[in-house]
Amino acid sequence: MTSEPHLLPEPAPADAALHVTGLRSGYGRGGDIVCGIDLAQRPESIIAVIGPNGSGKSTFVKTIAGLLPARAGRVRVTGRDVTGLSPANRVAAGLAYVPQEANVFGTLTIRENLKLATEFLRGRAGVGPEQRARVLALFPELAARPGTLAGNLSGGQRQMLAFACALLANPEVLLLDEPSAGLSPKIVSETMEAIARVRAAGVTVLLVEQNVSAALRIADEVVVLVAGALRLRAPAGDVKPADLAGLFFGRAA
Ligand SMILES: Nc1ncnc2c1ncn2[C@@H]1O[C@H](COP(=O)(O)OP(=O)(O)OP(=O)(O)O)[C@@H](O)[C@H]1O
Repeated sequence: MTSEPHLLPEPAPADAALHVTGLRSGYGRGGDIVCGIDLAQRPESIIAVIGPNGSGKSTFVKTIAGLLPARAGRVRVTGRDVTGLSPANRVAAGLAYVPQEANVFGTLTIRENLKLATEFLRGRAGVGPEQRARVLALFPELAARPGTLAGNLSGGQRQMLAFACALLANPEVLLLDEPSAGLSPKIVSETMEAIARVRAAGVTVLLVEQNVSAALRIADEVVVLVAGALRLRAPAGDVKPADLAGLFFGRAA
């Protein structure tokens, strides 16, 4: 990262696809893991959320997705406050989430996984055969073998299927939690290319990644999360992985 990263202006709240304000969350009676995060994301961009192990990246996206209640703060999607909604209703409001693990059903085929993903989408506009065709056009490998069991797919193909299932909801915002985890370098590249195609199709992507280099290749902006707080927001082109260690481990940016 340059010493003085050129900061992009944040989108005005009314223009943000995803707008998080004062977000706090944690587990049970424990202290806050997410410690008051503000983030406004412009539409059709990729923001990579990076940071050291245990800094709260997964907890942050789980809270946005509604899997963990917010202790304070608000989450808005294209201007609509979704903070009080269940995870399923957030999907209907345009917010889709792909967890790090167990994100497809291994004993079902590609076709069955895609069908199941649409079962709970009644009420969401733009969901149907046209959206299914648009999504499969993004992932030709899946379209070519609908009868294959998801459990027989490679790790990268399984991630593509998980993305496809989430995209069937025609989301405005897609939350991805470490899609590169456990994948070989070649497959990581293919997975990142797929995420870039998703952005090109008009979707806003919040990408949690441990693989900083891979995330930087496709992200528009990067935010660094340390101990539950955002420590830096910068254009991806201004951030060099080698310079992040100091920030990750406590030195001021
Ligand atoms: N279900 C849970 N119950 C209690 N504490 C949890 C739970 N999940 C995570 N934590 C704790 O919350 C903190 C943040 O974890 P989180 O998984 O959000 O971090 P992370 O930045 O995504 O880490 P990593 O990069 O290793 O995936 C850690 O101290 C972790 O032990």
